[in-house]
Amino acid sequence: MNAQTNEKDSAPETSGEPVASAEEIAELRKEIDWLDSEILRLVKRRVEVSQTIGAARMAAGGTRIVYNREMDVLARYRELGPDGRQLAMALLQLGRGRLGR
Ligand SMILES: O=C(O)C(=O)C[C@]1(C(=O)O)C=C[C@@H](O)C=C1
Repeated sequence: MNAQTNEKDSAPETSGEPVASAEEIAELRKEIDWLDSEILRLVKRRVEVSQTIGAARMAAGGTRIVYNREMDVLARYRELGPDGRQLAMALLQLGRGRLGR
């Protein structure tokens, strides 16, 4: 940006004009509510699947964690940056429980 930049040149979200109407925002919020319920449903299913695998492995005398698989999960969320890492860690933790407990 230089000294000649004026209001008209600014990005829409900084021009003072709303980029979405109140109706659009209401619709978008409905979509967020739906997305959150889907994410929650999928996370719950992921926990179930992860616990089933973990229980079978431990019943067979295996380890509680599988390092390579956890690295694959972390890699999958890497595109989201540090927050993606936290999200992946939370998902892993939900499935196999907190380590060291
Ligand atoms: O893939 C497995 O073997 C699992 O037990 C699932 C899972 C996961 O939640 O992704 C959980 C614990 C392991 O350390 C690795 C991965």
